[in-house]
Amino acid sequence: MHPTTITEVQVTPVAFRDPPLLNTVGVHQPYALRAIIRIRTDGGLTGVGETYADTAHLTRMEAAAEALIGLDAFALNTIRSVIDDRISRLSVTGGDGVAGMITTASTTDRVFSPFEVACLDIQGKALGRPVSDLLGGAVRDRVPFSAYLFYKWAGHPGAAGTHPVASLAPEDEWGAALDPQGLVGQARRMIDEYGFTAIKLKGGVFPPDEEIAAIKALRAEFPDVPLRLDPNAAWSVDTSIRVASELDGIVQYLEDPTPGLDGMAEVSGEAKMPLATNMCVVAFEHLKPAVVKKSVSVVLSDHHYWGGLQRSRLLGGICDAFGLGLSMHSNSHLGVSLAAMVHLAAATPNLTYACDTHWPWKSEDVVVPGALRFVEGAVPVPTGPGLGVEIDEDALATLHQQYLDCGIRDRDDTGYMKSVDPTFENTSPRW
Ligand SMILES: O=C([O-])[C@@H](O)[C@@H](O)[C@H](O)[C@@H](O)C(=O)[O-]
Ligand SMILES: [Mg+2]
Repeated sequence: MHPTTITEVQVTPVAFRDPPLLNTVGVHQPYALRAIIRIRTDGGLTGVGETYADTAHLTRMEAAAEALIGLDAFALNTIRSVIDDRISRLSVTGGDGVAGMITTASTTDRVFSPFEVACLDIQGKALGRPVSDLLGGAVRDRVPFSAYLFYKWAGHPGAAGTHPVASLAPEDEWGAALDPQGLVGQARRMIDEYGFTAIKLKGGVFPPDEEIAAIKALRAEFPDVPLRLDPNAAWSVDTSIRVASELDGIVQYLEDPTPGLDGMAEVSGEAKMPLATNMCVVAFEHLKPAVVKKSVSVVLSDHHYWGGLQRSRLLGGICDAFGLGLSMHSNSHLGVSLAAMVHLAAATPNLTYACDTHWPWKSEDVVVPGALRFVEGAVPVPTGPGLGVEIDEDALATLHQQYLDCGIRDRDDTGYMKSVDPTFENTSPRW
């Protein structure tokens, strides 16, 4: 077998074009940021990982990267504790909002995750086995994803403040979706192109009655497709209970209607459908109170903040033990993350919901095209050694240059929204 001692670790921030997708805290900036991690070993193997690229997170990643030289890519427990120790000695603060609205995830788990994925890629390459084999083996050969719909403007408004009316923005290839009809058209296109068999709508953008109307329009157009609505805690407990009763029998689950474990427990006691979360259960310490309070029935895993693929499998086991369902969360991401998500989902028996992905919104990538594809709404699980994706060096260099040039250093949906609409306030719950 190849020697697997780590000799070099590179952290490369990249920026890729992102459409103006609306959510309850604001709107996506013109570029989404990610960092690509590459670990090289003395045996000549390279492993890749992908994570957020906000400033504080990058500082922690750089410090962690230095600490890994000389460690064995199979020694994941040691690597995690070395990272934990290294970042605990940094004075950097912030970066807790890297995943959007997820602010209480474990810093160590977030920093460790992409290094763990890169090490698993190396391990798979050293053994000649896919990453899913290192996670217990694939229990499915294709991983279904959902069509992730967003309310959106026609295009980015250009220089900040120059287009206070966002509909004046130059149109991107998706165009505007600001009402039920726009969302139905968006869903139709996404389903035609990718074959998705489930739909998630990012809500919390318009008053709840408008979003109820949108879900009902989607139900009328797609009578057999499971639907989900996620307002990212934009509603009070009372509003959530009202919406839940309006959408009874229509949505598969309601995701984060209201903030906090207690509020979710109150809604859960009244709502007929399961409640899901990627906001009030985002770290291992949240699981016990969530179970005791009966706050949620479904947890959305996400290896980027649950500490990598092996710890996400641990999350799956805990959910199984306590009778919680398991789904998968997504942020704007590139092909390395999709590969990791697919291997994890393939090797997690109780991950029974179609996973979230922002994939259709992305028009640029760092991986050589072709390794990952959607067939009837699902990605066939790569069977070659490691993750099964390769970095396109030219594309990586281009997107790194774009990062250097674009001027965005932290995700700030609220700040960008305020630059277009100075009256915008980020409040939760809003309705
Ligand atoms: O990309 C977005 O705007 C999403 O709202 C994202 O930030 C969320 O973290 C996520 O997709 C969710 O399910 O809450
Ligand atoms: Mg969510």
